[in-house]
Amino acid sequence: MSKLLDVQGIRAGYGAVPVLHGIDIHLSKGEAIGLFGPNGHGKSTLLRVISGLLRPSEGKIAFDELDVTDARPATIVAAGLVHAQQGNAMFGDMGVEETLELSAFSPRAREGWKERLEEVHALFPRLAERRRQRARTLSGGERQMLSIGCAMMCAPRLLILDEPTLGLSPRLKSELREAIDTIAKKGVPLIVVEQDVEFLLALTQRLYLIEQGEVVREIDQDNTPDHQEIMDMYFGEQAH
Ligand SMILES: Nc1ncnc2c1ncn2[C@@H]1O[C@H](COP(=O)(O)OP(=O)(O)OP(=O)(O)O)[C@@H](O)[C@H]1O
Repeated sequence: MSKLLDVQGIRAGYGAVPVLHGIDIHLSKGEAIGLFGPNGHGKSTLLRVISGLLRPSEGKIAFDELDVTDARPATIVAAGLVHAQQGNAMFGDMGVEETLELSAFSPRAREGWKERLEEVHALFPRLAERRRQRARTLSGGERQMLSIGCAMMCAPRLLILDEPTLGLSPRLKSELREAIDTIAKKGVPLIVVEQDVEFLLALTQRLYLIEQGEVVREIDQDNTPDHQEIMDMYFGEQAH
C-alpha cells in the first residue's frame, strides 16, 4: 500500500533542549496508527512537528508525496492533514455551530460543508443540542467533541488526535471513543496518541512505542503484546 505520511529522521526540540532524536514513522493510505509511551517522551512534540506547529532541526515529512517539512500549518490543514487541537484553543465567544462552520475554511473543506456539519452532529448529538451555545461555556468533554468536530469540518485526509479522552469521566470517555471508532470506520486515516494500549490496539492497525524521543518498538496485529508485556513496556521489569 502506498504511503500517505512518511516521516523520516526527525530531530526537534525547544530552544537548546532536544526532544526528538531521529524519528521515523509512516502511515499507509487507509491506515490508522497509534503512538504510546511514557509521559514527556516526545509524542506531542512529534505531532506538532507533523502539523507544522514546530520546525524540526533535521528530517523530512512527506504527506501524500508532497514535502510539507517547512510548510505553514494552514497550508498543511488545507492539504488535509488536520491536528485536532485540545479543547481550549478555540474562539470562546463564538457559538458552537459558528465555530464548526468557520473550521471549513479551506476551498477543499468548503465544498460539502453542510453535509459534513450533519455528520458531525450525528457523531456528537450534544453539539447539535448546543449549537447556539458559546464555545467557552461548554464542559471539558463537550469542548473535546467540538475540537474533533472542527477537525472533521476540515475534511481530513489524515486526522491527528492527541490524548482525546484525557481527564474525562468514564461515561464521556466511552462516548468519545465510540465517535472516534465511527470516524475510523468511515475510513479516515488516523494518528492517535493514547495511554490505553488496549483501546489503541482495537482502533488501529499499528502502534509505535516512543521513549526518550525515539521509536523503540513497532507493534502490529502479528506481534500483539499480552497484558504483561504492555506493563513491562510502561514500567520496565519491575512490573513483574
Ligand atoms: N513548549 C515547550 N517548551 C519547552 N519544552 C517543552 C515544550 N513542550 C514540551 N516540552 C518538553 O518536551 C518534552 C516532551 O514533551 P511532549 O509533550 O512532547 O511529551 P509527550 O510524550 O507528549 O508527553 P505527555 O503524554 O505527557 O503529553 C518534555 O520534557 C516537555 O517538558
